[in-house]
Amino acid sequence: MQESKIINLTVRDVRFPTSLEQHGSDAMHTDPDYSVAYVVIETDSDSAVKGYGLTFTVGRGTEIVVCAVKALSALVVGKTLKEIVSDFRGFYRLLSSDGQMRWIGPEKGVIQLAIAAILNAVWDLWARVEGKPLWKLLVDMDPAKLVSCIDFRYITDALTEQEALDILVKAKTGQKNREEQMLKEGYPAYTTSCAWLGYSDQQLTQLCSDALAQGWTKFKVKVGADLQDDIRRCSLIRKMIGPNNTLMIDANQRWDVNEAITWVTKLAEFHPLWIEEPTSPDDILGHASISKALAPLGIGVATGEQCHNRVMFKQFLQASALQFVQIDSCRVGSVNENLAIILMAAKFNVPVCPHAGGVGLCELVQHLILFDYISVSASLNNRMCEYVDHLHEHFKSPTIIRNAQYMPPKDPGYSCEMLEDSVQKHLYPQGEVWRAIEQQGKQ
Ligand SMILES: C[C@H](O)[C@@H](O)CC(=O)C(=O)O
Ligand SMILES: [Mg+2]
Repeated sequence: MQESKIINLTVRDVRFPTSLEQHGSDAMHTDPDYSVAYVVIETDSDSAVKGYGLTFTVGRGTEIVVCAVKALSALVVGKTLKEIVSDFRGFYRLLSSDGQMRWIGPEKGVIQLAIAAILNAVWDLWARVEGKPLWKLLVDMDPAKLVSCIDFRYITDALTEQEALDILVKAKTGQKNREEQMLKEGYPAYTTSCAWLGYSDQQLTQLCSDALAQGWTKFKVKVGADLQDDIRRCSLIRKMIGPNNTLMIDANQRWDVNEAITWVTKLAEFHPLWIEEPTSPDDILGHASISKALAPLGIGVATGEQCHNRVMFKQFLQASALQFVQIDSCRVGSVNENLAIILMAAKFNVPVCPHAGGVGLCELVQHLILFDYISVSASLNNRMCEYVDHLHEHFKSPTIIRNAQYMPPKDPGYSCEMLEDSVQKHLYPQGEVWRAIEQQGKQ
C-alpha cells in the first residue's frame, strides 16, 4: 500500500466557539475559539485509505494557516507514500526549505503550523497503512530509520546523528516491559481544565472537587493578569488539593523578565512545580535568568507550546533556560521535528512534559509521549502529559483517560481524524454552529 499515490489534499477551517464559556482562556488569550486547519489526504489506493492531519489555532487566523497549507500542497500531491517515507528527512526539507516559500518562515510561524498539519496527515497515513497506532509505529521502528526522519541541520552542535542513534539503541533495553506497563497503567497526566483564567472561583472550586473525586493529582492554574487574583486562586486550589498534590502555574507570556521573577516569587508560598511561559517565548536568555532566579525557590521554568522549532529548543537546553520541555504536536514540524526535540531533551536530561491545551492536541501528543517513555527516556520522573477535557467528542478515536492516566490508543493512525458531521457543523463561517451564532448576534 506504500505504493499508493497521494492524489488530493484538502484543508478546512474548523472552529469551536469555546470563548463563549471561557474554556481555554489565559492571560494573553482571553477569548480563544479552539480551531484547527484540518487536512485530509486522499490516495489512489484500492482500500481508499486516507491520512488525516491538523494544526491548532485559536480562532481568527485559521484562514491564514489554511492558505499556507494550500500553497504547500503542490509539493505533496503526486508523491507516493513510499517516496516520502523512504526519504522522510528529504521530504521534511522539501516542505521547510522550498526556495521561495522559506522566506515567509523559515521553520516558524504560520508556515511551520501548515507544515505540521500536512506532515501530521502523512504520519497518520503511514501508521494506518502499517495498521498501527502512531506510537507503536515509532516504538517498533528501527532506530536508524527513526533517525533518518530527522533533519539535523542546525542542531549537530548539540546532538549528532550518531548520538541520537546511541540514545535510541541504549533505550532498547527494557522497552518491551515499558510498553506492557503503558498498556496496563497508561501515562501520567495533569489537568488544566479546572482553572482557565476566565473561570469564576465557584466554577474553579466545583471543577477541582470533581477532578479530585476522579483521581486527578496534578493541576495547572492560569495566572498573570492580576496578582491579587492569582494569590486568591492559587490559595483556593492549593487548599483543595492539599500539600502533596502537584500544582503548576502558567502565565502564557504575560510578563517582562524581572516582573516574572517578582510575581512568581510572590506565588512561591503555593509551591508550584513550574512557571510556564513566564515571558516572550522567543527570549531564551530571559528564560535563563528566570530559571536561575527561581531555582532556589524550587520552581522550574516550562516552555515550548509556542517555541518555533528544534533550533530554539536546542538553545533553551544549551542555556539551561528551561527545566521542562513542552513539546507540541502541532507547533513544530510534526513528528519529524518532535523526534529531534525529544532526543535533545534526553541528551540534556531534561524531562519532556507535552503541551496539550487545545482541540486535538491531547489526541496527537499522547502518541509522542508514549514513544518518549518507551523508546527514549525510560523514565517517568517529573514527567506528565497535559490533559484538557474539551472537544474530544468530535474525534473518531478520542483520548481515553483512566485514573488520571492516558491509556495508549489502539486504533491505527495518529488519532487526528474528526467526525465528518462535527467538521461540517463547525466549518467557519458557513457551518450551522457559526451561522446560528451570527444570527443571535443580529438579534
Ligand atoms: C489558549 C490556550 O488555551 C492556552 O492557554 C493553552 C495553554 O497555555 C496550556 O494548555 O498550557
Ligand atoms: Mg501553556
